[in-house]
Amino acid sequence: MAAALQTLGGGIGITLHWIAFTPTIEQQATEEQKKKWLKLAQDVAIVGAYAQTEMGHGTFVRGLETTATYDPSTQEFVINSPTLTSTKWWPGGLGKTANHATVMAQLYTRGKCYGPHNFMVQIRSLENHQPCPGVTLGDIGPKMESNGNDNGFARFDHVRIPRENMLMKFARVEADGTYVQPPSSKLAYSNMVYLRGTFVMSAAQALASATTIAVRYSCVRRQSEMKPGEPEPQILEYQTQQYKLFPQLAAAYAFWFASWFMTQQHGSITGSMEKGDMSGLAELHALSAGLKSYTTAVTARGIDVCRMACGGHGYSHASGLPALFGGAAALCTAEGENTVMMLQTARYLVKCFAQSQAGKRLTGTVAYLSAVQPSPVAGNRNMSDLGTLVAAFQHRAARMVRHAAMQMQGEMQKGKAREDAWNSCSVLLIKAAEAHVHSFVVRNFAETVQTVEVDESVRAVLTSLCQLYSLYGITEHAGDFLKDGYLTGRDIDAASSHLSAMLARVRPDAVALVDAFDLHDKILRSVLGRYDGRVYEHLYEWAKKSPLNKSEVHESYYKYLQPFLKSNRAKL
Ligand SMILES: CC/C=C\C/C=C\C/C=C\C/C=C\C/C=C\CCCC(=O)SCCNC(=O)CCNC(=O)[C@H](O)C(C)(C)COP(=O)(O)OP(=O)(O)OC[C@H]1O[C@@H](n2cnc3c(N)ncnc32)[C@H](O)[C@@H]1OP(=O)(O)O
Ligand SMILES: Cc1cc2nc3c(=O)[nH]c(=O)nc-3n(C[C@H](O)[C@H](O)[C@H](O)COP(=O)(O)OP(=O)(O)OC[C@H]3O[C@@H](n4cnc5c(N)ncnc54)[C@H](O)[C@@H]3O)c2cc1C
Repeated sequence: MAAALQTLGGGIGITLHWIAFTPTIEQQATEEQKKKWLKLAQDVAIVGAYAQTEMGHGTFVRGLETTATYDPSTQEFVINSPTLTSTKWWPGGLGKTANHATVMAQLYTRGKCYGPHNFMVQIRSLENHQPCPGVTLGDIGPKMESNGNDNGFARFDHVRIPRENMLMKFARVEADGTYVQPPSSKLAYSNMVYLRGTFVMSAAQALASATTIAVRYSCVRRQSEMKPGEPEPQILEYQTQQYKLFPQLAAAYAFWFASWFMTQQHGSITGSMEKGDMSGLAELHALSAGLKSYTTAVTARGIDVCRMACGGHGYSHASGLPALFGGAAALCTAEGENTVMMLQTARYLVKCFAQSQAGKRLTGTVAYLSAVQPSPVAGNRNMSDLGTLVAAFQHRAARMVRHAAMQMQGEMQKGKAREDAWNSCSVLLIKAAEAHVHSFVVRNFAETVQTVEVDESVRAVLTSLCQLYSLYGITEHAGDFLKDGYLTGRDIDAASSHLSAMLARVRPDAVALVDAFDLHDKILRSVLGRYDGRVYEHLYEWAKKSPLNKSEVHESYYKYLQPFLKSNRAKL
């Protein structure tokens, strides 16, 4: 993944060729079509973009305006951008790098629209890289981060492509224009489900990078006096520094393990789908959407916590943290904006809750929804026991899902249309879905540390990290657990004091835990996070290389400052 994110140099980028364009061929092309394009893509004999989002639509795929109209007389599709807002906008590599694109367009045949489908379109000449006839291309301009990637725009003026360029593994258009339905209209979205799943690992890697930088730097940096007259301590000795960094470190491990589960689930469910069993698709979509939304949001916030924990040097690009934050922030929007994705998970949860109310036994990641007792059983719980912590998170999620679903039912009983009831409960629904994903991450973390094949001393450290992650979640969301009395104030106090103990417990292993991510300096690209800890010498060397230091007196002095100073002095 890191290699794929490596751009080929400023101004061009083939990240999306690897993580979106090529997988779309793998997942949506027929065997015949794979023979034609897959090896070319894998050997980078062609470079592709995944062109779905438009200037006017990103989230609402069914609202995309680009059209692909079938012409049976020539057996071609005519790709067209009918409006300004239909201009493809954002796809990575589309501006200057790619010579092909999978274009998501509304399919029209025999005068009827069949919704969004993927089409292979050559956009630049393989001879001179000029745009193909009818294709207008360009870069969308500077962004918050990742300016090495040429996120671009594309317009199509009645560009003709052969019928065979429609990716036809699922849906098909016959030579005479007959449309053949796919097993599910959502299979055209399969690449998005796959990519969302990979974002969980991207988030884990990003948070692992940020915590590696911040923990290592917090062992190098000495500041202030903990006791008068004593030497300045490592800033990692301050409990507040541990409280900032260790929950992020624990989250990095939690998300890393969650991405293992996501990858395994994606493989097994898509394997079943290859055999025609679509039953797992809804769960896969809900899990990938929720995990993508949750892990990328926590990661972006967590990276900024790490940046702030490194003081002024954290704000310098020398730390690598601003770039990491910018990249992680992109993950919150790309591949399905986080709010919309979490609402997709909420939609699945409401559906499952209704099924459970109707007596159906739930399975998979929602099984707990039917198993959790509504009546709280207050009492002195053992807040250091992982089983107790997992049960608390599942009770919280089940209660919040039930509450949101019942609120919605209540709104509809008052006469509101389902869609209006949904919208007026959508904040509750989002919080319930977040609680659901949080409970999954905790359960998966606990199950992984209890079963992963490691030395018992390592298991002990991972168990402490899992307790720390869970206790941090309970104390940060205490109200959710107290609301129905499932946890008492005494339980929350116990959780807080146990969390403090876990901070101290993890401290001796903190550097080993970040070293275990095995992120090379070349990947970290951070002076603060250097493996050898030689921060200050390299910070000075880094600064000296700043372009502003090429001359002792910068040309701006002669152009602006000197005349300005002169005129001010003349007035004295
Ligand atoms: C180490 C790394 C560190 C930092 C990062 C470093 C660098 C990174 C920097 C820059 C790079 C950043 C990003 C680059 C990487 C990737 C680029 C991203 C590429 C893209 O963004 S591609 C475009 C992505 N676009 C989207 O995701 C669009 C989102 N919208 C949708 O998916 C859909 O419109 C929708 C799901 C929101 C709604 O679809 P719909 O309207 O058709 O469906 P409904 O809501 O009406 O639901 C109906 C029904 O269908 C079910 N459903 C919906 N979707 C799916 C699906 N995909 N699979 C299965 N089922 C689906 C839904 O559940 C409903 O079912 P029900 O039974 O009726 O309830
Ligand atoms: C770095 C980067 C790389 C990208 N790469 C690609 C790429 O390679 N290919 C590609 O096709 N696209 C790409 N995109 C585009 C990306 O997929 C879209 O930006 C994303 O899908 C969001 O759509 P949008 O930008 O239109 O925002 P909108 O959908 O307009 O959302 C704007 C706001 O409206 C809210 N909103 C929208 N719908 C709802 C709803 N139903 N309920 C509640 N709130 C809602 C959202 O929560 C959001 O806050 C990239 C984007 C970025 C930032």
